[in-house]
Amino acid sequence: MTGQGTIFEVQDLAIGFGERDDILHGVDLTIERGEFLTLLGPSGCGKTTILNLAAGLLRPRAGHVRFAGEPINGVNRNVGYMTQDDTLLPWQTVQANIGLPLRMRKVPKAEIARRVGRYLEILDLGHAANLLPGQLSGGMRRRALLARSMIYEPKLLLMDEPFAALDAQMRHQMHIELRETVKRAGQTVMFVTHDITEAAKISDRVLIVGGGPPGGIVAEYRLPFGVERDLDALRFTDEFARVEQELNRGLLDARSKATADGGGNGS
Ligand SMILES: Nc1ncnc2c1ncn2[C@@H]1O[C@H](COP(=O)(O)OP(=O)(O)OP(=O)(O)O)[C@@H](O)[C@H]1O
Repeated sequence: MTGQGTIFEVQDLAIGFGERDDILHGVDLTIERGEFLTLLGPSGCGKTTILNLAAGLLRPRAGHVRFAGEPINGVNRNVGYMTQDDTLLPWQTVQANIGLPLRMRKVPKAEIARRVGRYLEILDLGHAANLLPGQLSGGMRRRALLARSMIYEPKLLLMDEPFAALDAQMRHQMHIELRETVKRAGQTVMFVTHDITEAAKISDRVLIVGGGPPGGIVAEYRLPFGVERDLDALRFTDEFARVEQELNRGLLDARSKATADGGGNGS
């Protein structure tokens, strides 16, 4: 039975592709409303597959996948999905790009203008409202994509290595903005990465995926940092270094289990 606070739930999941064996097997996972959950694991272990299940783009071979207590049948319109890809429309201004999900949902024009204005302000893009994506820096484009993913306030935001292409400084800035923005909005996030430091900075809870194929959730870490975090200071503390070490151990265990089982995915 789904708890009142649970928004997404996977029970005893098995999934694979075509004639191939399962890539994930026996996966149990829940996300509570308002939680920032990160799936951390080596390349090819099945992290994106879990996001695609939440988005209703894939069906499991076995097990249950539920959103707000209901089975997911078909595309899940309650989720926002931000990938590594730059999917801004190059011929539309920043504000038109950000408003796109609202226009598609036939939201009245005045309401669109109000919400676009709010997100331009939150993500510090007001000065760029009338620019085209080609006139923006990489970090500004990521912020515009983040605004577009959040503007219709999806109940669950799926993020698949959204900052992988940014340089270290810009990525750090995005971590600060993402956490502040989603916590202010009470947004629930399922985030995918193979970057330990990124996972340690932004998450409330981290699940290590791996140990396959078929893989699963091999470890869980509830991070000891509060909801309000000063990421500029936190990343240089001993406590942060300890968390990074723990996550690193978890990842190494997942890889050695994969090797011992004859699996492994070459990353
Ligand atoms: N549509 C598909 N058809 C066939 N195989 C697929 C499909 N999608 C994923 N796979 C395979 O399933 C496995 C898991 O892929 P997935 O993209 O979920 O991994 P990942 O952990 O997100 O990897 P990465 O970190 O490299 O993005 C891989 O071996 C991949 O080749």
